[in-house]
Amino acid sequence: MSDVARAPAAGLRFSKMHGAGNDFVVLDLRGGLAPPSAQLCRALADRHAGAGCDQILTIERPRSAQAVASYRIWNSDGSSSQQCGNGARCVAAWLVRDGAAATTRFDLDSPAGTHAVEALGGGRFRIAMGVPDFAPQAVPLSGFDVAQDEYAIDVGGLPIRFGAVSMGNPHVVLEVPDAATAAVATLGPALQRDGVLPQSGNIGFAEVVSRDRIRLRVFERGVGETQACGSGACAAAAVLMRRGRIDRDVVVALPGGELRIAWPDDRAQIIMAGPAAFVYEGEWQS
Ligand SMILES: N[C@H](CCC[C@H](N)C(=O)O)C(=O)O
Repeated sequence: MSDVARAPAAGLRFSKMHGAGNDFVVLDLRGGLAPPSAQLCRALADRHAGAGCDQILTIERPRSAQAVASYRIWNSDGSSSQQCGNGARCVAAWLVRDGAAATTRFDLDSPAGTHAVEALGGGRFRIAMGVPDFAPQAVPLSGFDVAQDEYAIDVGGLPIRFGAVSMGNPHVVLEVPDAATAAVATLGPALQRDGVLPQSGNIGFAEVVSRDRIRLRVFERGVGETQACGSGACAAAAVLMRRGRIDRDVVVALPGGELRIAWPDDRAQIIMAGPAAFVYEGEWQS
């Protein structure tokens, strides 16, 4: 087999999937196709002239000895990310249907590390999403050297208090009294553009409903507000659990569906469980 990867051409086959309404175009690159260019990502993601999606996920050969495959993530604007929780569940479902993951438990490699996967049946998957990293240098946050439970900055003259954590990708979490009326569309992009986030970030707006339930909306990096954000659900839960605001096993209710997040203690991996669904199979004509 030629080791010169062939650029994707017309006829590229893809799967359309979603995880709690966060939707994806899934490309199988294990046969040697080159990763999609930023231009092709934008074309595939276009909701009028393309298939329409929040992210493009590529399924590739494993990077670690124990994984059955690896995946990479591109946002609809063509930027890449190190993690995608809803995408991980969809890749897991895709591999089980493909027969590449014959068992109910297997490992998957993401750019952020290796993840234990458990197929729960009924289209639901549990994924070990790694240990949340609160170090400002990991998020990254600029202007802060020591991890804080709550940071305070001014954004456009507005005092903002937030938590920040890396899930492999950058997350900022604001606790709000009512997620439904939170200023997601204005404060989300304003925070992404602020110098405190040198690599931008996924901005979560979390409402504590009870000790075992939060409502969350996320203005995602490279996309805007999505119906759900799996790594964002982990980030919001981790920030609020560390503050003692919620218990260590919660339901995160997002506009597109619910995820279950458990984080037994600060040194453990955070565990996300939720749905993954196939929508249709397509062939790219452009
Ligand atoms: N927009 C994110 C990647 C996708 C994350 C999200 N869809 C998830 O389910 O975790 C970023 O640029 O870091």
